Amino acid sequence: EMEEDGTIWMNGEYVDWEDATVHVLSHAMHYGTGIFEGVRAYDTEEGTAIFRWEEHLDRFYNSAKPYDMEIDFSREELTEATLEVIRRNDLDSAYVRPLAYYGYDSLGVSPGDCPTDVSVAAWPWGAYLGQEALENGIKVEVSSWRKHASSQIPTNAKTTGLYVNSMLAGEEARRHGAEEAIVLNKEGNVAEGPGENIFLVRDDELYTPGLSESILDGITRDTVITLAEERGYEVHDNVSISRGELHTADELFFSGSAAEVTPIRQVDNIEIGNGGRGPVTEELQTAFFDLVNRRTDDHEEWFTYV
Ligand SMILES: Cc1[nH+]cc(COP(=O)(O)O)c(CN[C@@H](CCC(=O)O)C(=O)O)c1O
Repeated sequence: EMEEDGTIWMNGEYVDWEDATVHVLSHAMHYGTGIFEGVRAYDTEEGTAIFRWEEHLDRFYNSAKPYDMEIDFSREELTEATLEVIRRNDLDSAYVRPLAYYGYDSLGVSPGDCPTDVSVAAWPWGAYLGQEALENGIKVEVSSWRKHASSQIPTNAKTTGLYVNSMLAGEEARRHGAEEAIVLNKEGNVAEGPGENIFLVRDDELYTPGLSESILDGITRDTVITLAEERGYEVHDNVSISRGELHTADELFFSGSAAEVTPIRQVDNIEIGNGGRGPVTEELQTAFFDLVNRRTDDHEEWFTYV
């Protein structure tokens, strides 16, 4: 349920929640031509801090490139806007949603003279798949819908239109009693979740699909790889994972800004490993939450304090 109040930044102005509206004939409303970020700010022991803001901002500008979107705001302007939105909404922790999209001018597939409108909103968002999911893991199902191929659309750009595929896959899984989907790519190998990257643990080594598997270049994926390697784990981060390897894995988990580190306990009604949160998953999940809550002083460069 969204909070119906607060302040949103739109194209350089701070507007009230109910005034943050767009024209129904905006290009992105018809053609999915938006790009966005999903970022968390944590209520750390050192105060509220946005996690890996610089990397999210890098990806935000990069996601606009394939669509010739001109984001007319600098890094400094978007950073100040984001910090200010968090402050004005009195948020100790927050989920932050920057968005850029082709707005209102003319309709037709070509954006023509449609402006690139930019907004930043923030709101409280707890555990993406529920607190219980973080502790006990979730049931997932491999979707009958395949992920877009990176040859069809730049899957490394966080494009709003891509999430129709994510919705189809996730809703199919939930209709079948699972909590989330795993999506295979065109080749039939494991890509990721609808809104998460995926990791497999086998014999105490970690595996995660490479960027050529039509996945989003996840920032939490990168964080988990770093944390795992710092703890001496071998991480294979450019592999193809077949569907069968999911069922025989010792452990599986999702990573994402919203999902954080969510264990997977069942795939296609087949129990994974110990049937709950695996030991390596728990170790990395604990390391992740210690890091983002600043219970360690590692990676201070990953924190932008509000
Ligand atoms: C397809 C996809 N793959 C991987 C990830 C993980 O990327 P990263 O956040 O950089 O670790 C996300 C983030 N999904 C965002 C949107 C979720 C939503 O429901 O909307 C998020 O986690 O904020 C994806 O959407």
